[in-house]
Amino acid sequence: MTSRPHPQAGKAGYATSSPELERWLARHIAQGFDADALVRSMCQSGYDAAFARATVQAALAGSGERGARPGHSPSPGARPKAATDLTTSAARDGAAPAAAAITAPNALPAGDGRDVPVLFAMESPRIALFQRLLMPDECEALIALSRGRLARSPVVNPDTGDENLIDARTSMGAMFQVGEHPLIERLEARIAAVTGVPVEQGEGLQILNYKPGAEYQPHYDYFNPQRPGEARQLRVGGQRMATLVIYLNDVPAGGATAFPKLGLRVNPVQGNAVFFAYLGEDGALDERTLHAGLPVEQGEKWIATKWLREAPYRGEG
Ligand SMILES: O=C(O)CCC(=O)C(=O)O
Ligand SMILES: [Fe+2]
Repeated sequence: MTSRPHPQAGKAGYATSSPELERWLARHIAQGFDADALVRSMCQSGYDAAFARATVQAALAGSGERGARPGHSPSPGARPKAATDLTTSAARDGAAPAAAAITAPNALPAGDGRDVPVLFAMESPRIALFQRLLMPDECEALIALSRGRLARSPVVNPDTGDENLIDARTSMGAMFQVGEHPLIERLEARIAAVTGVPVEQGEGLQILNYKPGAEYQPHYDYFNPQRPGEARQLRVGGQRMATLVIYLNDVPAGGATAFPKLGLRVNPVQGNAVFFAYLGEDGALDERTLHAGLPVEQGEKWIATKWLREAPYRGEG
């Protein structure tokens, strides 16, 4: 289902080493990543599986000879790969160097024969806008699925970890389990294809509905490990690494997703989706991804939000 090679990388599987790949391997071996995680990440970046295994083995053997391998066990946070193919390799610190010369592509394969145009891509923080990730009928179907389930959207209380209703978030929402419905399953596969983040690292899709005046005031999507309530979230799939907000309808006025620290506003246009990543390879969280759902001025706004974790997500239980 999920650990398919990243579609960006080409079908044949790349099988040539490069100084960039060698540096990447040396750094990640030194950090304690195990062979499986390294091979997986290389495959997801488009390398041929047999080549990846052989190269990783050789690099591990080489590092052993030099005594460079630390004694500790592999980092549980071994991040498979951020959705980094949207940007140039310079910004792709956490991922295996891409096989192909990757620049911001004009379009990404959606995995279903369709290409999704990339309207803009920013390197740091990584932000990209996808055009028509969802077709209008899919947007309508998602809205219809959610109507019966809407309830006031809570936020996680940073101190207790409980979900509370607060004035800063006045949308209505509905949550769906991963793969809960065939349409959702299809959409999740598409999200994995364009972001490069495996389906199992996604939280359940959240549908939000904002009426006129409703908003989501500036916030971060990642969890603050210093706050006990949020630390609880980290135990069920690790930190969030990125967010995808999909617009399910056109909003006549207001309702943009705003990034106040970047001076960026993304207007809600049906089917489009904005992706932003905030977790660095070293675990650093990018505060520039502060963002808000601006008040809806006219009409209403429907979005689907997908939060992506650094590790497989199993929900709280
Ligand atoms: O409403 C928006 O545009 C942003 C939504 C959002 O930030 C979220 O769901 O985390
Ligand atoms: Fe958010």
